[in-house]
Amino acid sequence: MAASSTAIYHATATAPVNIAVIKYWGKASTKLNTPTNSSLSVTLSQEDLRTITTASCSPSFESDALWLNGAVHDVSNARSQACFAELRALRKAKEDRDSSLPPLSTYKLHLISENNFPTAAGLASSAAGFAAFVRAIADLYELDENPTELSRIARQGSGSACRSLFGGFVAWEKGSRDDGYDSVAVQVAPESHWPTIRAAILVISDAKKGVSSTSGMQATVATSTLFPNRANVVVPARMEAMKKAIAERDFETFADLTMADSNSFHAVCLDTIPPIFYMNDASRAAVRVVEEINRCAGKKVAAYTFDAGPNAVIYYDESNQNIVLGALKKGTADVPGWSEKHLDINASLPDGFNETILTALSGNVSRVILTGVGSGPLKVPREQALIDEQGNPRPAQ
Ligand SMILES: Nc1ncnc2c1ncn2[C@@H]1O[C@H](COP(=O)(O)OP(=O)(O)OP(=O)(O)O)[C@@H](O)[C@H]1O
Ligand SMILES: C[C@@](O)(CCOP(=O)(O)OP(=O)(O)O)CC(=O)O
Repeated sequence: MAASSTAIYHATATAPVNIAVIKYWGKASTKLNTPTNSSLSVTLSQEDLRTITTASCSPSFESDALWLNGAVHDVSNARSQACFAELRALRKAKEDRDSSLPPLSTYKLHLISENNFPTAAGLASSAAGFAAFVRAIADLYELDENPTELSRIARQGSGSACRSLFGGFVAWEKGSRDDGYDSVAVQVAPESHWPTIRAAILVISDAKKGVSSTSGMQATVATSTLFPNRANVVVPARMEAMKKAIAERDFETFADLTMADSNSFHAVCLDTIPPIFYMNDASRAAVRVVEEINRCAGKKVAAYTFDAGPNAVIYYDESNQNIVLGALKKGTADVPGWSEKHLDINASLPDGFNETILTALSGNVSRVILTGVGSGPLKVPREQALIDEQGNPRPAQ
């Protein structure tokens, strides 16, 4: 049956942010967007950070288009085009197998997307963004591919996006095939395996960063003499050790590896010519605060990690919430993010804490986001779609 020329098909999905504890930094192939090393991340709860995307298609749409946070966003770039092409090919194969299906693969796509956090501020917006992009179109097309198969597509949008197709603890295995086919994400453990992992994000700057991840990592691969050792020796060993720490819910080892890998990543950035600085004085103050919390606790109860920007992500286990959040609240009590949920956290420093360390942090944090490990992408009911009956964007409810 021919579809009416005004028929609008749509599906809506949300996708989470992930923050790596073993970092992806370096491309083996810029064309395929495959990495020089495997990486591993924690998926964060969508109650606090998420992208929501409605994918729609219709015979009446004239071109592919994306509205991001209410503004038209370019989709002519190779990354978005690669995702569109691969998803359409899968839908086309499905239509070829079943001629009763409407020919959605021939229609233009309209995507409407909203991030509930700053875009391009080192808060992994491209990860949640491309994961939601792929998941929503896969749902619209009723594709049967599993999240690992979809991660191969999301990877081409943005490398870290492949890990946002799953909840919990997720590895992106770099793969060995020349065509990138085995460079995909796999779940190392679901969120239910270690649900007490929490993350405190200190937003130090929500400005767009100076050097994009894409160009920064290419400069590192091209010029850093430290980099080959990181990619070929250090990270492969850390990947194994990190998987074991997660399997055993061994927070101290998880923390040691997380902090060491963040420092190694920022070290190769500094070793890049010209050097790339993502961390700033306030980031370094956050490192010192975490080190001081751990010293006072007599063990590793908190772990910092920094992506391609100054914001600190501090992982901790809920069992140590009072000592970790007590110190962080003492340093940032006046900033947004501490809600009624955290009234029971007493803003206090552990015994022996060197209070002068907090002064460099206070005043430099604009917002605190308190979250934890969470689920992978979720389907959103049709009535909450970000389009109206005519296919025009409308704000999230
Ligand atoms: N909801 C979305 N849908 C589609 N694309 C998105 C979405 N959100 C972000 N993006 C894409 O990701 C880009 C931002 O990615 P970029 O890598 O610069 O920053 P980031 O992801 O916040 O930081 P990083 O990945 O280094 O942690 C945006 O300009 C846009 O092209
Ligand atoms: C520092 C990182 O956050 C780098 C993320 O890089 P992107 O995934 O944004 O890079 P592209 O593949 O070029 O889009 C580390 C990580 O998430 O593993």
